[in-house]
Amino acid sequence: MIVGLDPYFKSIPDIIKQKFSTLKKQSFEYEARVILEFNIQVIDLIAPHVSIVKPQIAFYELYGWWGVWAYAETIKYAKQKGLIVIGDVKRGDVPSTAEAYANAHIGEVCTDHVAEAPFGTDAITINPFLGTDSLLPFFQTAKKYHKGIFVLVKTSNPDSGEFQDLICEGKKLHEIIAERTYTWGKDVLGKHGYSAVGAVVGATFSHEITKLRKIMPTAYFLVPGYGAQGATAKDIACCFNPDGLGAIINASRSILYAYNLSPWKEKYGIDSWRDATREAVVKMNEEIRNILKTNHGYKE
Ligand SMILES: O=c1ccn([C@@H]2O[C@H](COP(=O)(O)O)[C@@H](O)[C@H]2O)c(=O)[nH]1
Repeated sequence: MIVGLDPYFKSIPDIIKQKFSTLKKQSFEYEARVILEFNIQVIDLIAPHVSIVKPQIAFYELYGWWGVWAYAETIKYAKQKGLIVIGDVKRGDVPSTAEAYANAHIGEVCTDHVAEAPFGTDAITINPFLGTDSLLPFFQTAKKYHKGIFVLVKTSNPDSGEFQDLICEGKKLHEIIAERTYTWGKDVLGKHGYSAVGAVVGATFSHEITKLRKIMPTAYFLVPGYGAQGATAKDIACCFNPDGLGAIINASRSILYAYNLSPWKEKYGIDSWRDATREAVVKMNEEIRNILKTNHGYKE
């Protein structure tokens, strides 16, 4: 399971905001410091239960360079806690620019003095719309620095089919992207047979997933859409290979702001947001485990 670190400022409990109230009038520093503190508390809570977090960079860029500072510090803290960090950055551009994006997020930059990793995430999401040459710099950088890539194959938003389901040469466009993703990842298989090039596959389109699993047997699936977007444990069963491996399921809002959702809303409320988040993580893990037991013969 992955917890998405998507800080919706309005939903961050006041008890955290109060710690920084003297900064309130200063541009974006206040928001950035609140966000970082919230993330630190969330990471401390969830670290015993999950091994991956996925900060979505949009929620940090929203607060300018202070927000980007909070993004970088969040990554640093999560890594110190032993978590794997996937940067949800959805990059993609002409090759020369793609190389800069790749070095920024999963590579290094050589300054006059030393080589430094600006963000140092373990993996990122990328957008294949510009074609193979736009993606090669990401694959090459990932290979060089032993990092991971997740290609957007079939996204979870309601209109994802508008382009991704168009038929080309008798196949849906996202199926063709899946075939390419499998090919791009073929020469970077790890010791367990999975590739460093994975795929983003939305849980909200579970009817498409069985086919995608067959097209990309060696790709890790990063699966958003669980919880706030309506997908449930039933929808994600087909994301896993028959041996019960190969998929990591993300939830962001339904975990971070569980205090605002039933049944935790009634039980805890905002002052006990930590208990609500902890219980929501435990429950989601349990739901995934049960699905694996039922469908894939998973044994503990
Ligand atoms: O197809 C996609 C690709 C990425 N996302 C991202 O995942 C999280 C989902 O958040 P929830 O609060 O659990 O809905 C968010 O960061 C999206 O940008 C996605 O939803 N679908």
